[in-house]
Amino acid sequence: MSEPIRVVVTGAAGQIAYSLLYMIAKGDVFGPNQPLILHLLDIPPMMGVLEGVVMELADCALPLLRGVVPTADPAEAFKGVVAAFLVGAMPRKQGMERKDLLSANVKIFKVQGEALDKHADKNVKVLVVGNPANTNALICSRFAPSIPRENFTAMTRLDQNRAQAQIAARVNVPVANVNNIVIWGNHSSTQFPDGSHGQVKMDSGKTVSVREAVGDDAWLRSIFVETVQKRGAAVINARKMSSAMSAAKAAGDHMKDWFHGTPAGQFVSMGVVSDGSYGTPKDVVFSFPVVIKNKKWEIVKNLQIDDFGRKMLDITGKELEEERGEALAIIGA
Ligand SMILES: NC(=O)C1=CN([C@@H]2O[C@H](COP(=O)(O)OP(=O)(O)OC[C@H]3O[C@@H](n4cnc5c(N)ncnc54)[C@H](O)[C@@H]3O)[C@@H](O)[C@H]2O)C=CC1
Ligand SMILES: O=C([O-])CC(=O)C(=O)O
Repeated sequence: MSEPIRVVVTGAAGQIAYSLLYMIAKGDVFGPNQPLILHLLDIPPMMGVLEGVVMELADCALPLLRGVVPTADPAEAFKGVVAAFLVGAMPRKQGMERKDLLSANVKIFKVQGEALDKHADKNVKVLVVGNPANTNALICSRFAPSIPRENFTAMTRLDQNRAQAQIAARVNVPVANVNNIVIWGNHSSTQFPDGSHGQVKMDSGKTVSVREAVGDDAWLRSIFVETVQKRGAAVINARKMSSAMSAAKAAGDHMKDWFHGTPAGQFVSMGVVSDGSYGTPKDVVFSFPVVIKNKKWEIVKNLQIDDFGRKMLDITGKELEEERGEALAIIGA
């Protein structure tokens, strides 16, 4: 067994963390042979609740969990961590867009970028979940100049998982039979869930394109896209609270693939600092299809983008540029 690694989860007393901590601590993310020490950051008024979470983690009697550090101090929370799940932020309520959270949340990511810069391992892999995730990740990276920009990512894996589930239900196959669905752009209602590069393994054992399996391009461009774009809002309308179990699962999937790599021939979607690929704006955190090897992601190149796709990529890219401007104004940068 290897030495324990240090992993931080922020917003550790909140609802996503309540599912995520168990997944991480039982080995679902870093593997069954990787012991870990969990650093749990929340704000001072939540320390009582966090104490309860710490008690429950102990009561789970998880063999891989070698220590827990509950704290309200970012310096202590980020000390020596090799993986950071930045979940702690205000969630939206019914009727809000995620970008309405910018003014409440973006300052958190400035402070945490600074703390990561000073205290984290220089190879730390950062996943921003707190909304608006893409722009928060961009701001976080800007305030952590000693950590490579490619180490800052935003979560669009929940959108990818939702998209796979919609297609699997439509074609009537298990969800694991659907691959290579792309989420382009922002984790917002302008995102472009794109089935046109995907594959489905049919019950016959034959693998066909998503377009062939679905057999209805109009559905793929309308109902499918809108369902995924608005799924977060649909969950809030039903639960009166935002997605938590599925968000935790997606965060685990994202980090697991980052640490262990993507299977041959498959790609996943991650928000990463754009290099302008596919004619997208540079220097925004844009979700692209990526392949991962040796803990390094690379944008999948040369996928065909048709006129419909071009329009969708431009809309979501423009929104990210606007959010960047707003965020920089809020933090006075
Ligand atoms: N990217 C994605 O796909 C998704 C993102 N989200 C976002 O994740 C965030 C968290 O959601 P929930 O866990 O449901 O919210 P929650 O309100 O249950 O928990 C958030 C926790 O963060 C803590 N917190 C606030 N400021 C903090 C700070 N400066 N440092 C550390 N902790 C801090 C709060 O005290 C609270 O315990 C929200 O912004 C939500 O919109 C939610 C679902 C999916
Ligand atoms: O919709 C929200 O506000 C929470 C979230 O990001 C999601 O469920 O995708």
